[in-house]
Amino acid sequence: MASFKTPALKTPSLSFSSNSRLPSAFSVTFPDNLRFSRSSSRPQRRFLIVTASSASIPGKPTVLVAEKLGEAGLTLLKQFANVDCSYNLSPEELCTKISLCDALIVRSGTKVSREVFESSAGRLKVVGRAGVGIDNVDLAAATEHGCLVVNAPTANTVAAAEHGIALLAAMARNVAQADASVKAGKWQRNKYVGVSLVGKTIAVLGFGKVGSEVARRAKGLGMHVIAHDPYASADRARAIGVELVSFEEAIATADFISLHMPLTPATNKILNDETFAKMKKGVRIINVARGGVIDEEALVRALDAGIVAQAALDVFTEEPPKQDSKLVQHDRVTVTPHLGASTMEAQEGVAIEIAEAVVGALKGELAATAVNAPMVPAEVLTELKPYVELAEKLGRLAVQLVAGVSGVKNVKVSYASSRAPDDLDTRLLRAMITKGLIEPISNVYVNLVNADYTAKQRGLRITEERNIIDGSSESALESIQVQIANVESRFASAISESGEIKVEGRVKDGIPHLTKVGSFEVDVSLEGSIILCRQVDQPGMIGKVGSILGEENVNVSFMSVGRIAPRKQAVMAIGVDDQPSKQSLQRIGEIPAIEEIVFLKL
Ligand SMILES: NC(=O)C1=CN([C@@H]2O[C@H](COP(=O)(O)OP(=O)(O)OC[C@H]3O[C@@H](n4cnc5c(N)ncnc54)[C@H](O)[C@@H]3O)[C@@H](O)[C@H]2O)C=CC1
Ligand SMILES: O=C(O)C(=O)COP(=O)(O)O
Repeated sequence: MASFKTPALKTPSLSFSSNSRLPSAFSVTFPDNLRFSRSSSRPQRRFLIVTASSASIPGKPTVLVAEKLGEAGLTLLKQFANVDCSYNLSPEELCTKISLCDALIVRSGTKVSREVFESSAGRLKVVGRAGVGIDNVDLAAATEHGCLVVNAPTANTVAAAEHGIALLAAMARNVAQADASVKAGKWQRNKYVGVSLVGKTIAVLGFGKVGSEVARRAKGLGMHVIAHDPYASADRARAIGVELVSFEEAIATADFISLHMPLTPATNKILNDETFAKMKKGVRIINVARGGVIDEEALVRALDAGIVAQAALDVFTEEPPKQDSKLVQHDRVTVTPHLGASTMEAQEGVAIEIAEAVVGALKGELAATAVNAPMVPAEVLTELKPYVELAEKLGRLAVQLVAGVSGVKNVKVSYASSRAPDDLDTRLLRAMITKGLIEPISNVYVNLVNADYTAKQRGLRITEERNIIDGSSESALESIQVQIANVESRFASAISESGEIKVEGRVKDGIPHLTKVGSFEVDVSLEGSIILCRQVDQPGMIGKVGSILGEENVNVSFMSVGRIAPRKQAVMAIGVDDQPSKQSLQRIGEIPAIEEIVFLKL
């Protein structure tokens, strides 16, 4: 294989080539905009994700704040974006406004429905949920539209736990009912005799951030604390003196049940007629999680039947609940209007947490609190960074080589690495190959959030294979190969002996290179665009092609010739900075030794 660089080689650039058909909006901007967001102020493990870039958006991005947000968060947002605070929008008003916004910030009071994403027509890049629960955001629709959803998972934990404890104590001592009674001019000391907490068993259902803080505080009140959470660590529970038990045991033995799980299909109406029937008579229920985890009608029945002595509820299936709701009006039920996160401190904290996440995402930083994108640990990301561009470009090249009518269905990606398969996390690379494969042939915009979903939607089956090779395991990858099966090619030489379109590349000095086309070895830097010619190897070919391009002022950055044997068939790969005219490509194709030619845009 012969290969040389022309003197006019342009400065290597790692910038992402933007898609001109679509706003670069939510491009997974690799790798120029790939930055690392690490907040030392937050103690827990941070995962980093590639998110949006606003690099090519003219002017400042616009952030719609649809619910009240703490001042500190607004100040942060205003330093970077135009901030539109419009509260109490109707669903129709939200849909109208959203097409002018790059980001949307909500709390639990705004439904971010599929219609919102559809109405945004691709402009909305980030939805920030200023709090924990994202059940008011249609995550599937966000993912399909390539919109990142971030939340603020930590700043309101203590507030929610404190509210749970406030409800527990208020319920046990009838504080709300007694208060209303005194204000109504009564003095009913016998009516409002409460129950004590000390020595009682409380079952915490959902031993996550809030649940464990509630458990800690309940222990401080002298309660016996048990918890049920199929995904929680028994060690963490043991560390704060809590026993993890089965759901059945938790509900059968508890005097108080405090709910702290997310609303999911599995937790939906987890407390229902059947489960209430298994509870200890006289149990008391606290819910600061989500209304939907309780079958509210069943709870009324359980209250009336005396199974449940009292309930204290901050959250409801429908918010606000109907004024004549039997549950809300029940005299043994204490209610608050979803106040769990509503402390001054929590709201300031949440506002800062979400503003940082949204601004970071708009800047193209790596979001740590993304809800709908695969998490890629920081260390993996750092390592794979140079291969990210290679992966996308190989996908782009491979798909542009396809011809015929059979359609791209099966793509095989092989990673050659000296590392053990478990040591190579390829999710990011697969997403980028998918992006490269799909974007040149569709108007779908692919990013890390929606790559797998989009591939599946299009019936694209991407299989991955790791080939372990000898060598130093210092670099994560030696090469990436992309093969498209069962298709014809616009460039017959791109079909390998086994019948697939095959392109292979590797990273050299930080720059992605194409190193194989079909069975031909080439070596061309993947910058600008590429012309591939199959020719009968003979002297003077490089000069002839070079001069045709030169006449049109097309700058050649790289040339290489891969051949089977001297003076036999060869593939010449030419890197060009500019797009040659059709006429020039035709003239090159008419050089007698040239058998086929294809121009590939990177
Ligand atoms: N009322 C309010 O204003 C607030 C409500 N919340 C709600 O509190 C809940 C908990 O929030 P965090 O503790 O921050 O979330 P988290 O994610 O830290 O904890 C949730 C826990 O529930 C567990 N879980 C999931 N499915 C379960 C099941 N079927 N059975 C038992 N456990 C299950 C998970 O393993 C996890 O440990 C969420 O629903 C959140 O939306 C949070 C903050 C304020
Ligand atoms: O963070 C949560 O999950 C909450 O429920 C808090 O909701 P809010 O932000 O107060 O509307």
